[in-house]
Amino acid sequence: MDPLDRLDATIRARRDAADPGRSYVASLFAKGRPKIAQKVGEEATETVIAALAAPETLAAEAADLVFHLLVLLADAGLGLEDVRAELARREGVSGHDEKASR
Ligand SMILES: N=c1c2ncn([C@@H]3O[C@H](COP(=O)(O)OP(=O)(O)OP(=O)(O)O)[C@@H](O)[C@H]3O)c2ncn1[C@@H]1O[C@H](COP(=O)(O)O)[C@@H](O)[C@H]1O
Repeated sequence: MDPLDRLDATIRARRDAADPGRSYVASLFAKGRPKIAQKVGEEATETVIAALAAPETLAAEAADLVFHLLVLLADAGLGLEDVRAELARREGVSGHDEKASR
């Protein structure tokens, strides 16, 4: 299995049955969606700063961002398959027309 799919599955398993005292992911779910969304915003900012000021850290910051984004998706009952389906839907749609196709 691809590491991203494995992480997505782990996150959803933590959501459904894990102790917030033992699992960082479970602790995020316990704090709720506003906190998870805040973390995504912070990690997005750190990713932008890395791209502009410290590109050697960009992959690590992007990993933090993707990780927290997967937690946010899982909290909303979504997963990578939903993002893949949306990206697949956009294939063949011109970037100029994509907004109109939503
Ligand atoms: N990929 C990650 C991952 N990336 C980052 N982090 C954690 O994300 C946190 C982010 O650090 P910050 O300093 O921004 O946050 P903080 O100050 O600790 O927390 P806040 O007070 O801001 O909420 C750190 O505690 C990191 O350890 C991760 N924690 C877990 N995973 C994966 O998730 C799996 C399940 O983790 P657990 O739920 O902890 O078992 C692990 O096996 C990993 O594969």
